[in-house]
Amino acid sequence: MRAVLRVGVIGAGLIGRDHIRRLTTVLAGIDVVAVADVDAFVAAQVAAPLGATVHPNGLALIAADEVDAVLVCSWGGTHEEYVLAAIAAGKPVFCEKPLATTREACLRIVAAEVAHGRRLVQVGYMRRYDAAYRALKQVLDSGVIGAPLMMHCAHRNAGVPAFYEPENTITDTAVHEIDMVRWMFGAEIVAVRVLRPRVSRNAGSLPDPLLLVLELANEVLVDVEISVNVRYGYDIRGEILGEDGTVSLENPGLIAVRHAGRLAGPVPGDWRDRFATAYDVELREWADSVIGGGPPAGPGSWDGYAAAVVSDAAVRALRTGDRVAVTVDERPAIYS
Ligand SMILES: NC(=O)C1=CN([C@@H]2O[C@H](COP(=O)(O)OP(=O)(O)OC[C@H]3O[C@@H](n4cnc5c(N)ncnc54)[C@H](O)[C@@H]3O)[C@@H](O)[C@H]2O)C=CC1
Ligand SMILES: O=C1[C@@H](O)[C@H](O)[C@@H](O)[C@H](O)[C@H]1O
Repeated sequence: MRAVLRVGVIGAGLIGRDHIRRLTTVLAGIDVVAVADVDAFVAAQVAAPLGATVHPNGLALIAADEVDAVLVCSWGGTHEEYVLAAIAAGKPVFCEKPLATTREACLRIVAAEVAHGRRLVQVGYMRRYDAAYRALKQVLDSGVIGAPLMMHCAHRNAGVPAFYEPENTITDTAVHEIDMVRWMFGAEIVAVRVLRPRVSRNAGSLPDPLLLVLELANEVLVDVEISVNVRYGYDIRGEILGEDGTVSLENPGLIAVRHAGRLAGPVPGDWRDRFATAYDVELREWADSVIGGGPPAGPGSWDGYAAAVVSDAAVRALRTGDRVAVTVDERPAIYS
């Protein structure tokens, strides 16, 4: 692989643009040489200051000789086609979450990668790169709080895009906790329930908030509050209860203001603020693995598939109110 990694980006929306900014201004040794978006105006606007080529569609970008590796940042329903094309072209691909929107689509990606014989895919589950989540895991793994019993999580968005349907609260939002929990506890989720409290007056047509209850194979129970219209900011919480103590994420704000008898501090506006450094580390490590010619070090197709299996079950639980059991296929050897 060349010393400068030449990346093509498909999808120049919010996260596509944010990733292009970090690839070109924060991280060294990476050029964004190609951009594609179904909105040709957006693609041209983003590509121009980079001197990047605008391709008529994502498939043309993947096929281009000048593109060493691909970033897929378009909507979830489009990921499968692009990831499969990148695998067919033998090019490393970083795909924003979710890997694909159904279990079946993820399995097709896993099958293609297994047939190719080498891991090429990384999925954008950036919480695994967040300093606070990493510190939480370090304490858990050290044994200092004893054996884990439960975890309480909250995932609150100030608001979400207009395209959100009820299932997006699971497939686009709760999917982060689904992946984080598998990584944090090193155990699969075996069943899921979704409880629906009174609907928020800010909810629009969404079932909001929701409470997910995830049962893990090691008997740890995790509850996840999903609120996608809290208005006040982006608020990510987590606390693990162990037999001998607890460990929790603290307010990530850098300052606290004490004034006139009150204590106040900033709440991040959205995921770009809260996870900025995690995305930087995630893409640095991904680019280094590609430049080094090795498999991606981060979550791969199998993790994307495992998260989608739980998402599918949670969407069913949301619709029916049932406790839905989760079964994962046998893990192919290239993911062990
Ligand atoms: N890891 C994280 O924290 C985050 C991940 N995401 C994920 O990133 C992806 C994009 O999300 P946003 O940037 O928020 O959406 P967005 O709507 O701001 O941008 C998506 C872009 O993709 C383009 N697009 C749609 N279909 C396309 C296709 N077939 N080919 C090429 N371009 C296409 C759209 O025109 C748009 O410019 C989603 O999968 C989302 O779940 C988004 C936000 C944060
Ligand atoms: O991935 C993300 C968005 O797509 C999603 O809409 C938000 O709910 C998440 O907090 C954010 O991290």
